[in-house]
Amino acid sequence: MGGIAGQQAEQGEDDDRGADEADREHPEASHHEEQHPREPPRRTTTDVVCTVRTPRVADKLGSATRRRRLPAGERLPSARDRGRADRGVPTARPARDERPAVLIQIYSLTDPDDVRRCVDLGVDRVGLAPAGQSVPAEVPWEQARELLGLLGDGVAGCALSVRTDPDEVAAMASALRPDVVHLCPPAGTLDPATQRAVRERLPRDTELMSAVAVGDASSRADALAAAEASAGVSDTLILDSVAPGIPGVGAAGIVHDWHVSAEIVAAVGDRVPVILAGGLGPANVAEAIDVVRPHGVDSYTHTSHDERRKDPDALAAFVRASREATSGVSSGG
Ligand SMILES: O=C(O)c1ccccc1N[C@@H]1O[C@H](COP(=O)(O)O)[C@@H](O)[C@H]1O
Repeated sequence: MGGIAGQQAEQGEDDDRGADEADREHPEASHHEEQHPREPPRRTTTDVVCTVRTPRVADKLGSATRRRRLPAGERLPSARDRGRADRGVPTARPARDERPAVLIQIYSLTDPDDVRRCVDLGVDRVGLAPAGQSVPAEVPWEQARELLGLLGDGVAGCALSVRTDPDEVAAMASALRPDVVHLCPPAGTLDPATQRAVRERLPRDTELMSAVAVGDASSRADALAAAEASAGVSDTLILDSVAPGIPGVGAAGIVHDWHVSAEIVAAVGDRVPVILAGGLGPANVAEAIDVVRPHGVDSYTHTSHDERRKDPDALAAFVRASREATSGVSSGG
């Protein structure tokens, strides 16, 4: 059983890994979208790692992405090098304090106080589950709109959908206007054509994030193929676990084989930001970042008190541990 109900044991490409910093800080000046409406932005600088396509999302992620700036002349570890390291091939492994900060995404918000807490903690993205999908922490659409309305400029709001009908997803997006639409239908049902059809129906400034189901080594090839297929279509990938009883990819409360996720990051991470999810909490997020080197981390079950409310201590500890994993600072206990 997945999610809270089934609380399982707690467990650029060198320089060009990001969008142009100037474009993010001055999105109105960006011409990438005009030239190539649905193609990745050209990447020209050494000091960012976040691929953000849209001005609205770029604005909301501004604080997070700015934290990723590296000193002039310093280079990010390439996705290829990360892959080599994870396969045991010797490579210069950056110290924690030389790594870019990870983006922090928290699910599944149902309560205004929890949303405010996330904002106060400096979480980069918060997510919720709009009603009508039979997932654990659903909120009526009106309430979802209100919760998203509490977010400040630096925090992006995500709304998930376990559906594959583009019209249905578009109707939700049009009603709630999240910054990010998170597609996480059952494993094996999200093909590139569906992602493309959804994208075409979304407002231009809405990011499309697609889930990739990751399990153990036996499904490694499927996971890699799914990630490759989605990398060319979606703006962001989220690598997530699957559990029985959840009608989609995610909310499983369990980790998957992080080495498979590390391979995916090494394979596509220079083309699309990859967020790691699945059973992450304060106790394991640092190790997950060490192994996988994701662009971002995501947590639901292990930062929650129950299905619908966050655990303030676990939430704060998750944020702290995620930051420390890339800052070289230890909490000392
Ligand atoms: O949050 C949900 O209700 C949900 C429902 C269906 C699919 C995905 C869902 N959430 C996503 O799954 C991750 C990981 O959850 P966990 O930490 O393993 O419990 C969650 O953060 C959302 O991104």
